[in-house]
Amino acid sequence: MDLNPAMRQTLRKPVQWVVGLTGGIGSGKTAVSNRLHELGATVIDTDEIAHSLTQPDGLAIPSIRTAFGDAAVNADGSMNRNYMRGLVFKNPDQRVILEKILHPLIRESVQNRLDQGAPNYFLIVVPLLFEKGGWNELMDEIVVVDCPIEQQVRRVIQRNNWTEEQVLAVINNQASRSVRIEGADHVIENTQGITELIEKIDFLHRKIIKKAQK
Ligand SMILES: CC(C)(COP(=O)(O)OP(=O)(O)OC[C@H]1O[C@@H](n2cnc3c(N)ncnc32)[C@H](O)[C@@H]1O)[C@@H](O)C(=O)NCCC(=O)NCCS
Ligand SMILES: Nc1ncnc2c1ncn2[C@@H]1O[C@H](COP(=O)(O)OP(=O)(O)OP(=O)(O)O)[C@@H](O)[C@H]1O
Repeated sequence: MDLNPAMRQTLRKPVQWVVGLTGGIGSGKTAVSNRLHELGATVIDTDEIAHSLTQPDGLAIPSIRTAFGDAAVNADGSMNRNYMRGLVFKNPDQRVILEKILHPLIRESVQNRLDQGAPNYFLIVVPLLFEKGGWNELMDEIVVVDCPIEQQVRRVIQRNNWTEEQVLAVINNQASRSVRIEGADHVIENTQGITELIEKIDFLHRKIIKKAQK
């Protein structure tokens, strides 16, 4: 599924411990990364970077306009996310074009942040860790947050007010749960409430810290 050779540009591994966090849409990546941030992880979130690259006058906007036309850019100069979502999750060819614009810029930003160092360990949130090449090599360990597809769908409908069809369109463009679980060093099952999730994350953090301090 590695369709973007630019993603294979090598990222320089820092001296600090690096944890990769991935999971399908709505699985709970942000919930996990927010808690690990509170506990002291230095979080680099590739979704957040992608958002900042597509804000008004974001670095990616000129290329997005050239590739997808004026309809892809709002009047304020930000990417039109509704338009692009409708386009790319129905048309893998278009998704690849958008990824070819954004992914090299995302990697450059990740490298800049890695170069700034971290007091404890890095947590890099990469939704497409198993779909795209070049991330595995950077990670000392990989954490997958997982729940059944029905739960992903319910959570995203509630959070984003999307239809079931919209959520499934994204899921169909992502790796399967089994592919992610096979590649994981730790799986956080996020099937219960937030309290249970926090307990699991706190336990995981203590394990990570022990390895990061060796
Ligand atoms: C398609 C876009 C415009 C939709 O925007 P929207 O605001 O609806 O979603 P948002 O950016 O918040 O992403 C939400 C989730 O969608 C999934 N997702 C995003 N991009 C992709 C993709 N290229 N392939 C599969 N799933 C994706 C991820 O689970 C992500 O966490 C946007 O996701 C985008 O610009 N995607 C390309 C950048 C990318 O690949 N990001 C992932 C970082 S590795
Ligand atoms: N254990 C849980 N109990 C209740 N709600 C949860 C739980 N875990 C996550 N949620 C909620 O589900 C939604 C999806 O979680 P979150 O945003 O963390 O997922 P994500 O993997 O980051 O999603 P995306 O791929 O879209 O960025 C959020 O509204 C979050 O508050």
